[in-house]
Amino acid sequence: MQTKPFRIGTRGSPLALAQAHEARDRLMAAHGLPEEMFEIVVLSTKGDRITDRSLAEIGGKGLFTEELEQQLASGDLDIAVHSAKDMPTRLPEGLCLSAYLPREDIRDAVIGRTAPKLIDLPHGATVGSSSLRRQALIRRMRPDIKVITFRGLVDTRLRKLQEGQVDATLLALAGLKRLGKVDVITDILAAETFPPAPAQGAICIESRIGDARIDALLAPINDTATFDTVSCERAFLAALDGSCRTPIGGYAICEGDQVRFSGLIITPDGRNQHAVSIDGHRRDAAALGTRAGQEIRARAGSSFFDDWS
Ligand SMILES: NCc1[nH]cc(CCC(=O)O)c1CC(=O)O
Repeated sequence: MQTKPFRIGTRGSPLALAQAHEARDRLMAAHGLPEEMFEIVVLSTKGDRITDRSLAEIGGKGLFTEELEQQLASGDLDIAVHSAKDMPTRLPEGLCLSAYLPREDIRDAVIGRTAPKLIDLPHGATVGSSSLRRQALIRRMRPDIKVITFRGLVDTRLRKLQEGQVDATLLALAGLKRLGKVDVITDILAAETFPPAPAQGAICIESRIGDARIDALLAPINDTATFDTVSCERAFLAALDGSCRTPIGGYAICEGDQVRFSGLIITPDGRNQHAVSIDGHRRDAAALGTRAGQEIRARAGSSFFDDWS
């Protein structure tokens, strides 16, 4: 029997810690294990340390995961808990996303200061967001709005908003819920018209491929609907080569044994876009995402990706 505690790796941001604690609580409940059997190990990542530049500028998603993945691979950690949205489509050799917790709301939330809804902001208003997807979707809706880069912890962004640096900002509803900050929300954007980032709202657990002991630990907490929808969305992203400079949105929904996916690519100015919808059996979720990505890529042509990168 295992006597040493399982080591759970996480970043140190308030959101990351909340997510690691949720994973630990679910593991304790599923296995009837005491808290002492789990140790939450907090690591600082490059992405946490560099907060004054956009992710696309400093090299993308891998910056939040590198340190955790090194320790997973070496056996210093047993699992790592992440926002699935922050995970690169390709993982280091030997690691995989082996479980997903039940998904939170996938939508984006508006935190408005001068008006509650994006649609009602004053002409020429400024919105803070560093997500290329949100920037493009805002411009599609309101070409007059000026979007400025806005990174950092949720609290930092909310402070900048209160100080009047911007008229509004956008954040994932899931993160605000997990941090207990839903009271700041002034509007919620429908996924149909403002598609979320692939994997938004999902917490994933990364582990070593073929580690039977850890697979057995994780199996009872894996949410299969989240696993299937996020696998579909990540396959879509991968088929589009998910570069950090490509605004991409998309979400899948499970209904019975079926999965339905809608995806979008859009130019940063919000003026050109290609959308795709596909459905099929849940067992083919990832293949459907891949097919949707290939279809949209063929339709858009390579110039769509070249013109503005
Ligand atoms: N890139 C940062 C990030 N990664 C995950 C979330 C929110 C939680 C989630 O989507 O699961 C956020 C913040 C945000 O987009 O508002």
